[in-house]
Amino acid sequence: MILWSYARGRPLTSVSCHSLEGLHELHGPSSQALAFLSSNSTSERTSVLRGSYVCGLVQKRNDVEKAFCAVGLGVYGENVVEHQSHSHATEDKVGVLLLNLGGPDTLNDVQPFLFNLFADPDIIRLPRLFRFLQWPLAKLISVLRAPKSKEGYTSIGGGSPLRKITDEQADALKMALRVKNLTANVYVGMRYWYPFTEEAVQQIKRDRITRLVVLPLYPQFSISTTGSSIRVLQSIFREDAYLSRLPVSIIRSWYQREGYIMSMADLIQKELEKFANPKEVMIFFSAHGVPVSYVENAGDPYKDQMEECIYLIMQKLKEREIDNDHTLAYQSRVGPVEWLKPYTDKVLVELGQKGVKSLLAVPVSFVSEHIETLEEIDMEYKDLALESGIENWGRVPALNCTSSFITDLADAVIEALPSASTTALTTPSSVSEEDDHYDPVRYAIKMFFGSILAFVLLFSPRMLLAFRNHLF
Ligand SMILES: C=CC1=C(C)c2cc3[nH]c(cc4nc(cc5[nH]c(cc1n2)c(C)c5CCC(=O)O)C(CCC(=O)O)=C4C)c(C)c3C=C
Ligand SMILES: [Fe+2]
Repeated sequence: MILWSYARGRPLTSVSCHSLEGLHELHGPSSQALAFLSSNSTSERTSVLRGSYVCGLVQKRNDVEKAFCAVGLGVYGENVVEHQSHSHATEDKVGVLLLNLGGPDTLNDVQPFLFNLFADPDIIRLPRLFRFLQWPLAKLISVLRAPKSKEGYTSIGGGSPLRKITDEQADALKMALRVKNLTANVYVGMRYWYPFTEEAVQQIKRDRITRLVVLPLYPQFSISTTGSSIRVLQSIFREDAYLSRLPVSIIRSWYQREGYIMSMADLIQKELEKFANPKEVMIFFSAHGVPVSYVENAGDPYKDQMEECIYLIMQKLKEREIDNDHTLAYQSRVGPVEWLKPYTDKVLVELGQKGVKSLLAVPVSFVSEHIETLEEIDMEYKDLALESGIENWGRVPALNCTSSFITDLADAVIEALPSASTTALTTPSSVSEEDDHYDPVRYAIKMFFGSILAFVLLFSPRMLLAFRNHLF
């Protein structure tokens, strides 16, 4: 009786065509989608179909539950509750989806990872008219940048530690939620490498999750990070009958949370104590940059949130009588456009020249160790600082699985759960929708003309200068 309304759901097309950005590289979820489509495994297909079927029951229960939440009767401690619907018992299954950037696991992954990154219209924002250049440009830039990136990844052990750390954070969060009486499955969905967001979402469907909290692992919101991941989720959810009925709550930013600010202050305080004269240490916040146009033209709140975040951390330190000088600069710029200033490398040199002798670097835009902490800060910036006259160098570790931080994330999830709604991911996205629909003929035409234009662009004086200065 319920099956009829969901049998027309489109489980076989539920992997978003947006993810086809990696198709011609045969990397990423789209290749898995193809494998799935061509698979003889009826059991896998059936399980997806069954997920859609169950959705009929789940939806009825969720409507009831939303009504309960609306009058304040949501109870976290007993989330595994049996609800009766048409004499079927439906389990309330909470899921948490951690969103992250992803990183190459091996050196062979570097170029395709970079391709996925530069193919993202939230990373290289081309005017609408030139959007057909996205993939050819991504291909060119990724091939040209790969050798430099590979050097970086070689120096930190041959790959990114992001997957391992994010998996550990997911496990720690699951445990922290359990301690707080919430049983939840925690999933990891990466934007540019495995496990891709699309894979995580397929697992969420298979597990028949009935309420989902989406938690990007970026404290501050940027169009290029959280915004991009949410756009992918929107395109997947809108096309899928089951997912479009799944109540979701998105935590868009959380830099202002007391637990996060306290955890950061704890780490800074601990590192300061390692200096011979802690009071004389300059606290140097280094955030990943974004192009200025994101903030000034596209309304990215990233810079404002970053500045407020630094203010809150410094306030917390002041409460502990720690009143050191501090500054904020932006690192990791890529390409020929203007990025948020001041630039980390320039400020380090200036501080050395001004006579600053002790400096504590604090990576602040990301919560795991990654190439830009382990290579850029620990190696490049440290060398630059020491060459510029700074004598005592320290670096605050990333939060990784710091227990106070994970506990706070668990609180954030619990607080977000009651506002889960079916509209969170189904409202239209502001970024190009045309990329979301894969058509092989359009793709071939785009690639052909795009490649020609990309070559012309690539050899323009501005681009040549950018490559000469190693900005790509
Ligand atoms: C809040 C964090 C980040 C923002 C904002 C961000 C914007 C952004 N990044 C690039 C280009 C690259 N980023 C790369 C790696 C990378 N970026 C972040 C975080 C943010 N990026 C992380 C955590 C990582 C590391 C992943 C890992 O493997 O450990 C890379 C690849 C590495 C390299 O070649 O240097 C590029 C390229 C742009 C263009 C951008 C904003 C538009
Ligand atoms: Fe980045």
